[in-house]
Amino acid sequence: MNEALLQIEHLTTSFRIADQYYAAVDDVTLSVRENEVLAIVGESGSGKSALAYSIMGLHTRAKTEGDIYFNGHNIARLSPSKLNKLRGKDMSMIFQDPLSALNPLMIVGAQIEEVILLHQPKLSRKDRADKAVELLAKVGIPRPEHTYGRYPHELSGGMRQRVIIAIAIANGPKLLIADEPTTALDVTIQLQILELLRKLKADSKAGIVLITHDLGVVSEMADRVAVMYAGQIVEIADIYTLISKARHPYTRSLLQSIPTAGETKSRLHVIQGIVPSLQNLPRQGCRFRSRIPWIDESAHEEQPIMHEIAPGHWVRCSCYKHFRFPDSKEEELRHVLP
Ligand SMILES: Nc1ncnc2c1ncn2[C@@H]1O[C@H](COP(=O)(O)OP(=O)(O)OP(=O)(O)O)[C@@H](O)[C@H]1O
Repeated sequence: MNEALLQIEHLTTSFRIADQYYAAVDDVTLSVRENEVLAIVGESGSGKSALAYSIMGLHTRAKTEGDIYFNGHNIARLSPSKLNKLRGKDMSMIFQDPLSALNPLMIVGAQIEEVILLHQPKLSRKDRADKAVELLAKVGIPRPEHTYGRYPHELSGGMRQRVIIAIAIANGPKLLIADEPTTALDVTIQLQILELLRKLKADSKAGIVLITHDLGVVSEMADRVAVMYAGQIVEIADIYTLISKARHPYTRSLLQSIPTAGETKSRLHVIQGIVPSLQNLPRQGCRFRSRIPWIDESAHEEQPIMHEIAPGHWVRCSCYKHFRFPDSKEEELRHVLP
């Protein structure tokens, strides 16, 4: 097993709301190795993007605590200028919405060149342009010389996302953070983009943090999965274990909520309620307990910790030992409805 490329230790990111700080990422510890895709999965509001932005040091107003070791160096303590040297070179990010991540007033070739110039200032103008075209070809854009001179609005969503990926890989990063890279795209294009990411990983051996709410994407792409709920990691395992032997009630509920072709689930499970807002998040006890009210309160730990139940398979709170799906819709709703 190779050493971690990225090691996050006790990372907490808090936002200020009405004079108080609330943690959106709460004591997260994770690692990513080179040539590995770590998927971070969870519902909207669970803190995935806040975590991604913290790794990249992109929060401007949040309070961030904890350590982020990248290639052995603690980048959580780097000055903004040193962090800038790293971003776009050794680590880069692919954003969810390609249209807002691109400058509408610049041709895409110039946008790729901009990031090359920033980190490889010695390249000649011609070499930079050649490299931009080469990158467009590498991300699967047909007629790259032609696309070089196009504005973002002249390209389809899928092509724009390829341009974003070309920008992200322009300086050969060791770590890529992809925040919902396919959410804004239609299904066939999604698959093409995932295939591209897979190919890029195989070529470069980069580590990838893939943020998604889509378990289908996870099963296509991930080597390991961290499941996030209400700011905390609640389960981590390799992809095979997570899909076949998930234990945390939240992970099991997520898996039970997706229809699978060729498999009859006795009943699809709808997770009642939503992730609580930051101010309303219970900070004591198991954060998922209010969404599985048919499970006895005594099943939860007072201060849930992560348990390693098999090598590399971690689960938060001992409630997993007592979890079952409700026997009937009536039982579920009896507890949920007032
Ligand atoms: N700048 C901010 N100020 C205050 N609260 C914020 C800020 N950014 C995010 N939050 C809150 O932090 C929590 C986590 O949000 P985050 O966007 O990280 O979730 P997410 O899992 O990425 O969701 P999505 O998939 O919808 O992007 C949410 O409750 C959100 O409202």
